Amino acid sequence: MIEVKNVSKKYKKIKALNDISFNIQEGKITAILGTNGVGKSTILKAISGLVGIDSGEILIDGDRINKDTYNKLAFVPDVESHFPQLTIKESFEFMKEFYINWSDEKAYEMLEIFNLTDDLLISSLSKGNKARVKIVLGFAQNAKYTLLDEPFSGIDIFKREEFIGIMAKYMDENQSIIITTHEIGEIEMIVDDVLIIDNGKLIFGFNAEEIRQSEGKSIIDKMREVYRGE
Ligand SMILES: Nc1ncnc2c1ncn2[C@@H]1O[C@H](COP(=O)(O)OP(=O)(O)OP(=O)(O)O)[C@@H](O)[C@H]1O
Repeated sequence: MIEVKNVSKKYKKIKALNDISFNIQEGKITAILGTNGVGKSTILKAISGLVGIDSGEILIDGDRINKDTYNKLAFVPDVESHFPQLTIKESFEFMKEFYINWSDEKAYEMLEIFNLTDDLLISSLSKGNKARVKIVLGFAQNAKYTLLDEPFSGIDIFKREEFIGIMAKYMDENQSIIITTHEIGEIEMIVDDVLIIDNGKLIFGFNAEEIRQSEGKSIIDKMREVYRGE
C-alpha cells in the first residue's frame, strides 16, 4: 500500500499540495482525477521521490522512500520519451542497467502488440509511437506500482483503447497502476478506485464499482456531482 499522509508541497508561492492524505491499495488501478493545475502530477512526482515535500509523510509498503522502495515504483512522465537518440533496443539495454525487475519478456511482448520493432530510432517515431515506447519502458520495469501521468495525451482514440487493454493485461495481482488523466470515459471500465483532487486536496475518494452498484453512477457522473453539486 502507498500511504500519503498530510502532505504539503509549495513551488515558491504556489501551494501545489495542501495537507493531502489518501491510500493506494495493492492490486488496484487507481485514477487521480481533477481539473488542470490541481496537483495531480505533483502527487505522482512526490510519491516517486522526484520532488521533495515540505511536510507530511509518504510510505511505500510502510517505508519512506529509499533504495529498496525505488525499485517498487515506475514513473511514466507526461513529457516526450526519454532517449530520442537511441534505438528501442538500446533504450531497453539502458533501462536494464537501472531497474532490477526489468522484464525483457514483457518489453518485447508489448512491443509486438504495438507493432514496433526494436531496431527503430526513437526520434524517428510518430508521437503516438513515442508514447507507446514510453509506456513499454514504464511497464517493463515490472514495478509493484506503475505511475502514469496523462499517458493518453496526444494519442488517438484507437490507440488509447489499445493502451487500456494492455495496461490491464500486464498487471499481476499484487501490482498497482496509478494514473492521472482527463480521459475519464475511456478508463471507466478498468478503474477500481478514484481520487478526486481540487486545490491540492483530496475532495472525494470512492470505489468505482461500489458507486456504480449503489448509485448507478459512472465516474464522470460522480465527478460532476462532486465538482458542481449536480
Ligand atoms: N516546477 C514547478 N514550478 C512552479 N510551479 C509549478 C511547478 N510544477 C507545478 N507547478 C504548479 O503547481 C500547481 C500544481 O501543478 P500540477 O502539475 O501538479 O497540476 P496537475 O493537476 O497535474 O495539472 P495538469 O492537469 O494541467 O497537468 C499548478 O499551479 C502548477 O502551475
